[in-house]
Amino acid sequence: SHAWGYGPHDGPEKWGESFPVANGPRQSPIDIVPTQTQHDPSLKHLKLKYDPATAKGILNNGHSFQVDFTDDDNSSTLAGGPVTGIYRLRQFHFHWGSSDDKGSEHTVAGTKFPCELHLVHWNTKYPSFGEAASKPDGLAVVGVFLKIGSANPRLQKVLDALDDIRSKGRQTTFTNFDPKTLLPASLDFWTYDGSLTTPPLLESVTWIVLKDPISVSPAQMAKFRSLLFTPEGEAPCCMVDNFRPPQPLKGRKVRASFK
Ligand SMILES: Oc1ccc(S)c(O)c1
Ligand SMILES: [Zn+2]
Repeated sequence: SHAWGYGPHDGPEKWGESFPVANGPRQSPIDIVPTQTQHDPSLKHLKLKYDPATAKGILNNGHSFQVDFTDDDNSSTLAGGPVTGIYRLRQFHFHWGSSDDKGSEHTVAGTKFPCELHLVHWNTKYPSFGEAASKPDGLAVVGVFLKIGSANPRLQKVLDALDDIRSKGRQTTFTNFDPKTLLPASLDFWTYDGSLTTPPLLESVTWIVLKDPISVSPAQMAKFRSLLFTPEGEAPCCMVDNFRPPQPLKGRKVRASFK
């Protein structure tokens, strides 16, 4: 089995043994260096249309927790920005640290944030998420940084659900939620071609990383860290530091939608 994790024996430094694409040409995350990005005036604005009724459930998958959406029609979609066509929202999840000085996957000129949100969308030119996930233009993931500041009321519904999914494999219903409420005021973004940041590390992601963070308080970060990597009945291991470090750029260009 491809059991992987974030520890010393199964973490990012070991993933290449089971997933050789870990050393591929378009791996994620990366360090975004603003002075080395290029403004591309041909980039369209990001068009996000989310229907709260498509929110379905929330699951602890043993690596993170994710909120899943029904994706059998175009009720919740992403278009514009760097992509062609329509991409459907599948799920969102987070990556975070054991302390406020780390946790994000992308970094900005070396700066780490305590947490990073990923909203995962798949290209409707393919019949399903599974099919799309193996295609070079199959997925579009919007990344949002979370920065320590005042408590963010938009996060509260998600954080309050975590008590019901503390252990790996736990899930519960999660309905009537609009992920647009988790986005910053500005949709200015950086974009580059990359991959999933977790195994199978598929090189199918058009990354759209928002420039502006949203806020999260230290107490709210503590709630993320109350989750467990482990299932009920096993010695509990806190779900923290579930982030992959930045990977080599290998000649890729990072474009900016803003000046
Ligand atoms: O389906 C997924 C897309 C992107 C990322 S970073 C995942 O962890 C899963
Ligand atoms: Zn992710």
